[in-house]
Amino acid sequence: MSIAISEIFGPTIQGEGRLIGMPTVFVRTGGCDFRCSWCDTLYAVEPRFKADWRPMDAGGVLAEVNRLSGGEPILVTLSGGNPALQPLTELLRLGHGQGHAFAMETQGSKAQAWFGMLDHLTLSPKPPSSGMAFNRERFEACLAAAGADTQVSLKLVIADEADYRWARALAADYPQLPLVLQPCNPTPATPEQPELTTDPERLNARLRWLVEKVTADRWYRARVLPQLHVLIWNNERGV
Ligand SMILES: C[S@@+](CC[C@H](N)C(=O)[O-])C[C@H]1O[C@@H](n2cnc3c(N)ncnc32)[C@H](O)[C@@H]1O
Ligand SMILES: Nc1nc2[nH]cc(C(=O)O)c2c(=O)[nH]1
Ligand code: SF4
Ligand SMILES: [Mg+2]
Repeated sequence: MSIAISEIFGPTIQGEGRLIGMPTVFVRTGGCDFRCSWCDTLYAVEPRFKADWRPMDAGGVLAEVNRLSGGEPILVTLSGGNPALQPLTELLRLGHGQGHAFAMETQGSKAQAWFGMLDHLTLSPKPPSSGMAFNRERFEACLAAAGADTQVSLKLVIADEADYRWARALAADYPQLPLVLQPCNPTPATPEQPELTTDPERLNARLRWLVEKVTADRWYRARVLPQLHVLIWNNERGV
């Protein structure tokens, strides 16, 4: 069973969410069941880039992870596209055998039995500004598939007031999940304009706005975090 791979890169740091700052190698799969309006990785989403995605088996992916990590065990972060669309059981089994840990980023639209083999699962359901709909049944199937042995966290991207209200309501339904709020990058690079950068002042203003909302509302459970890799490298790819 082959895995559609868009890119494998690192080591870098996890720039987002509960594991922010952790050294990691990224394995980015190709193909997604969503098409978010502000997606920062459309080259791993849109079917027109299919020819750029390589079919690899688990052994081939791990050979590249090990080359990049210098042969040391490392945190491997699976992202995409939607990595939940891929057959990853063998990668997780073999990789764990080699001492690696595995985290995954997914929007919560498709559950797989192998979620229970992950060390960490970041669920990032999409707010109204994305143009995508939230499906509660599918999201809860992902939680159930992760089970008790996988650490699950919630990472919600916030672009505007409507997203913020949506996030408050959604998070209240899942009080057990660690919660990260991430401001939306309003001008991510696109396949047409890969060199597009975001004004750091603008990113900072979005972050400040979100911090002020959370503190004004005494929403003390929420952790507000920037995309650290965007602060460091702006919209560069492969970092
Ligand atoms: C590119 S997605 C890939 C994994 C999966 N499809 C998902 O959405 O969780 C990884 C993370 O980047 C976030 N993201 C994508 N575009 C963004 C943007 N313009 N600003 C902030 N976060 C963004 C997504 O919400 C998700 O949490
Ligand atoms: N450094 C870094 N951290 C990230 N966290 C989530 C990413 C993603 O694109 O899924 C990402 C990424 O592309 N780079
Ligand atoms: S679900 Fe993730 S990868 Fe897919 S379009 Fe949305 S942000 Fe991009
Ligand atoms: Mg990214």
